[in-house]
Amino acid sequence: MELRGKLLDVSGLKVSFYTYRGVIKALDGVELWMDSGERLGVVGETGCGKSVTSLAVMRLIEQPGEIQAGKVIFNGKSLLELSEEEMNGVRGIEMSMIFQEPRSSLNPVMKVGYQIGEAIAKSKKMPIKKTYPEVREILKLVGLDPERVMNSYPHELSGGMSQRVMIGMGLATHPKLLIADEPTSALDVTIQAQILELLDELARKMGNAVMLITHDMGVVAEFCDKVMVMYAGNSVEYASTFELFERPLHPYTGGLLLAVPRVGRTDELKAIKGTVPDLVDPPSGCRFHPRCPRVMEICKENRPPLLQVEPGHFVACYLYGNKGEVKENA
Ligand SMILES: Nc1ncnc2c1ncn2[C@@H]1O[C@H](COP(=O)(O)OP(=O)(O)OP(=O)(O)O)[C@@H](O)[C@H]1O
Ligand code: NI
Repeated sequence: MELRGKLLDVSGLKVSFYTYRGVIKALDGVELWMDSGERLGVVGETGCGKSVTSLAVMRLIEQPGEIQAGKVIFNGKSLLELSEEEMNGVRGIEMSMIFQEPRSSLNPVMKVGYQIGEAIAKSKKMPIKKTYPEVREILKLVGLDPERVMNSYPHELSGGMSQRVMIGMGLATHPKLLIADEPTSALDVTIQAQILELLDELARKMGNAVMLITHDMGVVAEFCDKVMVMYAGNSVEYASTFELFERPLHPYTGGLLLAVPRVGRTDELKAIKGTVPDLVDPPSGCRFHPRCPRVMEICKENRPPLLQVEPGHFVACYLYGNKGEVKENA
């Protein structure tokens, strides 16, 4: 199989949640790929499946959710086919993740130094006590005072300091991929910029790839090499950041960019009329068609596949050809 990304290649990823309201078809054929050391921005309105995609890649989808189809090839391994034990050797070691609420990802009753040590001990299979010199180094690396922070409990740290700890923990095992899900949106604006700068500096130094999930197109423009735009559980456009901002092809991306907020502002994108569809009963054909200013008949019937229309520029939209080849699957 030809891989589109040497580090990560996600194809046809489907995830559903079985709720009392019905089956939420959260991801319906997500496509995503990354090269080593690359920064990919994953963008789209709230509920489009950004977080579920990252959790599925880490195989952290829990009940009532289920991965139903798709392939995740990471670093030469087919993750959805690994045993839980094999996956444990990947998660938090070759691939780690940081979240919006750093404090809720830390254990409130354990000292910070111990928690970072635990992450290293797991990957190096050594006792936690032996990791402390390395823990100190990591804390210095993320701009914290090791002596003070080692022996602190998470509640003694500010939001920005906690996110620094999470980044340190995430990178402690020298993963090839760090997934950051809205890593700065719970922080003050000035702290946001510092945290992004830190991520930038460390990724450069350590050479790891970063998948950055964000609402903020300003952050994407500054930080990312490539961008994947998602809409209602589908990948709709992929290009280099420059190309995407310069020549957006999908009508949804056009709307997203019109709505570009000031850096740091993360409200809803108001420029696109209508609201995100109910994923229990999503629109037929292209899920964007009810909101699309350029909708055609075919868009209501068939789902456009994500196709390369210019070198390195992919779009799932019938405005760019391939009319009628792919039938909506039931
Ligand atoms: N545990 C769950 N139970 C039921 N539905 C879920 C669950 N987690 C996610 N979903 C649904 O999956 C869809 C995608 O959610 P996801 O959190 O990935 O969106 P998102 O793009 O990350 O949004 P946001 O920008 O708000 O973080 C949504 O419709 C959401 O309601
Ligand atoms: Ni999310």
